[in-house]
Formats: sequence, structure tokens, C-alpha cells
Amino acid sequence: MPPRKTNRPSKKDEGLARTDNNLKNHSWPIVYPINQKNFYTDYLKRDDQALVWRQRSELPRPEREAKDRGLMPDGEPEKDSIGADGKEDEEHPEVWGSRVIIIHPGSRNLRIGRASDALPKTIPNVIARQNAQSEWEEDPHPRPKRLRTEEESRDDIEDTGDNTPHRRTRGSRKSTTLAEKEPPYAESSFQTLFNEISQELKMQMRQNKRRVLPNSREGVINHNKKYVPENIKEHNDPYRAEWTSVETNLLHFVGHEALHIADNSHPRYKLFWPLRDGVFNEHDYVSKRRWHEDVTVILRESFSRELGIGPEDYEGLSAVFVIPDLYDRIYVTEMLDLLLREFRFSQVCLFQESVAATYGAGFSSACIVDIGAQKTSISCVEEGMVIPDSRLNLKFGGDDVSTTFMQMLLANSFPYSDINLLRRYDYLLAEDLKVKYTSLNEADVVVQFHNFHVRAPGEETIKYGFKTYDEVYLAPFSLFYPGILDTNDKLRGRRSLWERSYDLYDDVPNDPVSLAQNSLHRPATATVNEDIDMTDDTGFGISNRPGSTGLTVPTTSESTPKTPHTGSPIPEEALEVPEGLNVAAIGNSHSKAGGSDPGDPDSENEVLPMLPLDLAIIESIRYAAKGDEKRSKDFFSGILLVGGGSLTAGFNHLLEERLIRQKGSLGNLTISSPPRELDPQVLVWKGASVFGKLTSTNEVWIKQSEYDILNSRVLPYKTLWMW
Ligand SMILES: Nc1ncnc2c1ncn2[C@@H]1O[C@H](COP(=O)(O)OP(=O)(O)OP(=O)(O)O)[C@@H](O)[C@H]1O
Repeated sequence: MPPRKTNRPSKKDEGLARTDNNLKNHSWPIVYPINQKNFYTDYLKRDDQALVWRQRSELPRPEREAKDRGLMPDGEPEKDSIGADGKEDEEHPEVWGSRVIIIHPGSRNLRIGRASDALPKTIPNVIARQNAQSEWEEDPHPRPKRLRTEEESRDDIEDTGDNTPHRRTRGSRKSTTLAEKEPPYAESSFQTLFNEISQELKMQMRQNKRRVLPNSREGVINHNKKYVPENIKEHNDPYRAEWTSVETNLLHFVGHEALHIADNSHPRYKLFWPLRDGVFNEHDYVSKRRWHEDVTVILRESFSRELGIGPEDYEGLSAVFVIPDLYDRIYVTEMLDLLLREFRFSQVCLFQESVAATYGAGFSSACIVDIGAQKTSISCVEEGMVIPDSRLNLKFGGDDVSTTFMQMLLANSFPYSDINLLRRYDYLLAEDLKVKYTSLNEADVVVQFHNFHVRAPGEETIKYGFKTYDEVYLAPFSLFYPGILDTNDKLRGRRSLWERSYDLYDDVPNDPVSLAQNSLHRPATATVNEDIDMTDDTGFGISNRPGSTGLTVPTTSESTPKTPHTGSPIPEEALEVPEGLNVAAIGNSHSKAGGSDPGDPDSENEVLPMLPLDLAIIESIRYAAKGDEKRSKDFFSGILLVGGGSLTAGFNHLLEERLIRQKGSLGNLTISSPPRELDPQVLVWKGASVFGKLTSTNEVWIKQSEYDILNSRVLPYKTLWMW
């Protein structure tokens, strides 16, 4: 029988601690491990051992309640609190929620307001700072990127007389002459894909018994080539653009003012957007300090201008800060630090976007599809909790639609060929054209004539006319066909300022993980999906799914796995992999940032997550349902579209059609828009404001005193989800 193991030091061990002369070589007592079999502790297992709960329970009841409701700033005596005694202060007629500020920052828009307000104030999330050059002067490549042959450039210059009203004389001319040096964003591959989806759209329209006139595109191109723009004298233009006056020589402007500074102003200003693709903008910033400063200035000035809240008020206010579902841990801790240390709000609460959307819409469970300007996030929420594995964060949105629309127009000889989205007036123009003319209704795919005015600062207004055909449909359709998007710039500079957050003890990245998101990183050759049972849990097993996700009505595909090829964003091949959605290959084969290992979601260099929107929704629901058909049906019958990108006409209908085509007959499919005619762009803010007014949410507020002691370690106690 082998000798029994005990915790007592063996003779051999003891010998190590002693030298030959039997004297110890150190005087440290040796601590031997406890025998786990006979050991029990309730350390950190009871609420009364956590500082945050103990502090609260030690307060007298009225004070505790006043604090929980955000009525009394942390640390102030009871008599100073407003409304704590149930009476109203004359200065602050106690509208419920008026002392809670809701902050929802986005890549393009910042939404702020008091919880008592019906709607938020929307401010462009941008700051203009004095700089030697504007952003378009710093970057020689116009957006959308072009690849002109030398011959074309020469022809252009020869053809254009001095008196043509094209923007030949402006600094932007530089961009055209530098065209040959541009990175080879494959215009030819863009053109091929454009032609491909255009053909498929035609076929689909014919199937739907719509009339497709031959040579429509050629007609549009011929018209646009021949169009001669018209100069309009300044006094004849009633809608002259109002540019922000920079005579005051201020060092910075924020929001609308920043966006309306003339590109050629003296002094020059450069725009900085603190968030890019829904995360830190590390592409345009050179230091963390400058980023902090910019965020602080944007928030401070927006509070003061839009809400009439000055720095002296912050200590009496609580803030609900809306964060993405699949957040960067560092981003959350930095923002929390900013709000509690820099602004010194009395207390702060973190709230996830998709949960906020369900609060706003009054749903208890739903699949939230949030199409923003630069990111699209999809999450399934059940009974007020996000299902962690269902979260997807894709790096495309409304901005990509604008760029693609311009690119398609340029491919069809758009008369304003010099458009450059890096210039403010062109960016605003492109946004305007997109909002006005893009549509996902097939009925709008006809040759149409539109006109618009280019109002460049300090120059005469120029009136242009142009014809469109299918580009009005195909540009927003790019969300279902992300391979056509120019993804070269995405993720550029990522992790250059902020390192990823690592666990203190085991040194592994501790950003939240989602199986759905990780599936985007899986190598193209994966054959077995270990994460989830891929049998047909949603009623549309991958192997049975129709082969094409393009526009045409699909045919059943064979089930041989193939390696997807770079040019095709349509995941025909991916769908054919029987054991799992081979999504990594769909968007990443052409858009990997850096030389990362796509199979490793934790690898330093990130892989750009891209997936057609309809497939992404299916993927998210599949991971949420985990094989339970009823749950899957519930999520399909409660898809909620939010975010500005979902505002394109016909979006709901097209998404519905494509999902039905993908998943076959599986109960009800309902794609809802926000109720009560709420703008989908503000629904998340609205939901957070509902939450901010609840009285039973005291456990999620992080107070100054707690933060002072525990810092971000307070978060595991104060989040609605597993931090
Ligand atoms: N009527 C409309 N039709 C089409 N697109 C629209 C419309 N209105 C707004 N958008 C687009 O919605 C986007 C802005 O949406 P939203 O404010 O939800 O984004 P964000 O929160 O700033 O960005 P993100 O969620 O990416 O961080 C812009 O790209 C804008 O062009």
C-alpha cells in the first residue's frame, strides 16, 4: 500500500530548509497548504463582507433611500438633500428624473438629456481644434478612394477648360494629381462586385414581375457625362451655407459648430471624432491625454449649452452612461473614471445599449439590431439581460452606406467628380444625398433625375444634376453584402494607444467574449463547431440553408465544404459548411488588419468582424437559443431595428424577406420598429432614461465614496451583467 499523503513536511523537504550542519538557512516560517478536504470558508461569499453593501446598509433608512434615488449627493448631510424629505425645493421643482443625466455617445452622434426629458439632444460627437491643416489637407487620398489611370487623369485635365465650374482650382485638386500614388483599393474589384449585384438585382426584379428597362445604366452614365453644371451667384442662392465664424480665434469648437467650420478657414481647424467604429479613435489621436481632454470638452460644453448644466451642478447629479454590449473594458473604466473623477457626478450607472433598447420599446425579450454610423451590433435580450454569447459587433453602418453610394455614383460618372468625404461640406452633402435618395424599395429602382447644390466656403454655389438607377438600392444593400465595402481604413491604429485589458492574476485578455463574435474569428478551414450543436436548432440547419444569400432566389447547394474566395462577400461557401457558419472567411479574407491569427480571438492583431446583416442576425439568435427551438422562434418574432442606419426606406421589408428566405418556414417573423413612432436613433437613450427614473435600481449606482476606495474593482458589484 502506498504511503498516505499528508500536509506535514516530509523529511526530505525539511532537509532542503536545513544545511549540513543542521542549522536553518533562513528564518522564514514555512507555510504548508491547507488540506482542502477539511476546509471551509465563507470569505467574500456574503453580502455583508463586501464594502459596497456594508456601507449602504449602515446608513439610516431615509438617507439611504435619498441616496438610492440620486436625490442626495454622496457624503452630504441629509438636510442639504433636495426632495429627501418628500417636499420639493423651490429652485428644483422635483420633476422625477431631472437630476439624472443620460449620456449615450456614438461614433457620430452624442445623445444627452435629463431622464425627465421626452427626447435627448443630439450633438455631433466631434471637436474642431486649431491645427496647421484641415483633415482633408493632411490626407492626400480623397474618399471614396479612386484609382485613376494616368491616361484618364491626363484626359481630364485636357478636356476641362478654365471656365468649367468643376472644383479644379481648389486645393482638392491635389487629390486628383496624387491619384496614381493612392493605395490600390481595387476599383476594378469594386466595379466587378457592383456589376455582379446589379445583375442579380435585375434578375430578382424580373422574378418579382417588375419592369427592367434595358440599358438603363448606360443611359444614366451618358446623361451624367454630358451634364454641364451651373454657377449660381451668391446673392441668387437663398440657401447659402452658414459657416461658423472663427474670428474669435477660439482654440476649439464642438458639435454642430465644429462640423460647420469652413474647410479653408483662417486659422485652420481639424476635426477629431473621439469614437471610431464604436471604440476609441486611436487612428486620429496621438495621445491618451488629448483624447481625455477632447471627450471632457465635448461633454462639458454640450451639458452647458444643451441642458444648461454647469460644472457647479455636477456634484448634485447622477449619470447613466450607455455602453456597447460588447464593450472594451478599458473604454468603460476610462469613461467611468472620467465621469466620477473629472466631472465628479454624485453617482454613475453603466447600462448596456441593447438592454436600453428593450426598456425603450417596452419589450422584455427581443433580438436588438442596432445599425449605427460605423458599427452594427446585434444582441438577444431575455428578461432584461443580454445573452452574452449572442452579442455581435460588426464594423459597418450608415457611413459605409454613404461612402458606397458616392462610389457607385462616381462609377456612373457622377458630375461632381471631385467629391471628397474628408471635406466637411462634401461629407454633409453626401449624408444629405444618401438620406434623400437611397431606398430599399424595388419600386425606386428606376432612372430618376435629381439635383443638388455644392456650397463650398468662399466660392460660388454650383448646381449639379445627375441621374440615378440602381445605386440608390445597392448602396444600402451593401449592409447585406459587406464585401463591397472599402475596409482598408477600419481598425487602423487600433490598440496603438490603449492596450487591451488583461486579467491581473492570469494575464489573459478579459474583455467580454461572445461565442457568436468568436465564430467570426474561426479559421476558414474549421470543420467542427465545438461551441454549439449545429444540428438544425433553428429550423434552418446550415447544410440545408439555401445556397445563395444574394438577391436571386436561391437554389439548394451541395454540402461540400469549400474554402471561400476573397472576392465574394456572399457566403455561399460559408453556408455550405455543414458543421458551422464559416463566417471568418466571409468578411475577413479581405480585411484582416495586421498579420493576426484569425483562429485566435485573443490575438493582439484584430480581425475585422464583417458578416452580411441577415446572416449575422441568424448567427446571433442561434447562439442565443442554444438549440431550443421555442427560444429561437421567440427571438425571430421579436427583432427590433434601432439606430440611424435602419432608417432607410424599405429596410424592414427587405430584411424580413431575406430572413424568411434564409430560414424557411419557422413560425412568425416580426421585424419591429420602435413603438409610438419613436425615432430609432433615440430609442436606446429613451430606454436608458426610463431606467434612470426607476427607484429600484439602487444596486447599480457607483458612488463617489465607493469609487474612491475600490476604483474599478467596484464594477463586479455594480453591473447588471457579469463584469
Ligand atoms: N433617414 C435616414 N436614412 C438613412 N440613414 C440615416 C437616416 N438618418 C440617419 N441616418 C444615418 O444614421 C447614422 C447615425 O446613426 P446613429 O446616430 O445611430 O449612429 P451613432 O450612434 O453615432 O454611431 P455608432 O452606433 O456607430 O456608434 C448616420 O450614418 C446617418 O447617415
